[in-house]
Amino acid sequence: MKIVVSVEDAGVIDEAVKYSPTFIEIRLDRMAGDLLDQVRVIREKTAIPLIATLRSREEGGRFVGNADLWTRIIGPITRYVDFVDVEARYRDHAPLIKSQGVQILASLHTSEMPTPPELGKIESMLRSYGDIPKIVVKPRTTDDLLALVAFTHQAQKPICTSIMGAEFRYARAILPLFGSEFMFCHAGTPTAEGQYHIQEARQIADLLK
Ligand SMILES: O=C1C[C@@](O)(C(=O)O)C[C@@H](O)[C@@H]1O
Repeated sequence: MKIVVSVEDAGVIDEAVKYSPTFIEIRLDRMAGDLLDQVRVIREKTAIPLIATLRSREEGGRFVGNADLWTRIIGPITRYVDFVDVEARYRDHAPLIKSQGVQILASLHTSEMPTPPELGKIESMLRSYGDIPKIVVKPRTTDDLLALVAFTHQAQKPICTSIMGAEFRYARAILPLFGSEFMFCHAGTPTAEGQYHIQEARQIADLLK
């Protein structure tokens, strides 16, 4: 099980790396000050692969600029990271990011629960510009969750699926067992409702090996 620890503060890196995350996601939209400098500090602290995420407000984050501002912020950061999370609204900038040797985590976050055919269309759209599609949805019933697990199991790999909200937070540990590439967690401050702390995530991953 690949663990992604999502951080908004370079100060938690030393604690986070104790639990051997596979990736560290830097949530640029939840940080203040000189973003490039903070990414550089994190890069100097660890060799663990980094994901840069500048999450739009429309998809649950705090970034409110347009695509041009998004790419002006992300551009200088690509040299320090291994992946960039690119929402469909920013997809036009994906080729330039890839040309800089960075992989694309093509993401979509919705507070709805798409049907299986809709999930397939979303997956195809994300794969059209990204290396790994990431689909985050909000199941409302156990049947919704079972449909997401089945979709994940049957989908082309790699793929990342996850859920929003606390009601089905246990799905964060289950979806990777059926093929989801990552389990997102936090290192003290959740960047999304329902995340487990990385210490818990490591325990879960080790117990479910
Ligand atoms: O897309 C995701 C998943 C996530 O929203 C979660 O639910 O853990 C956390 C985000 O930081 C990350 O970019």
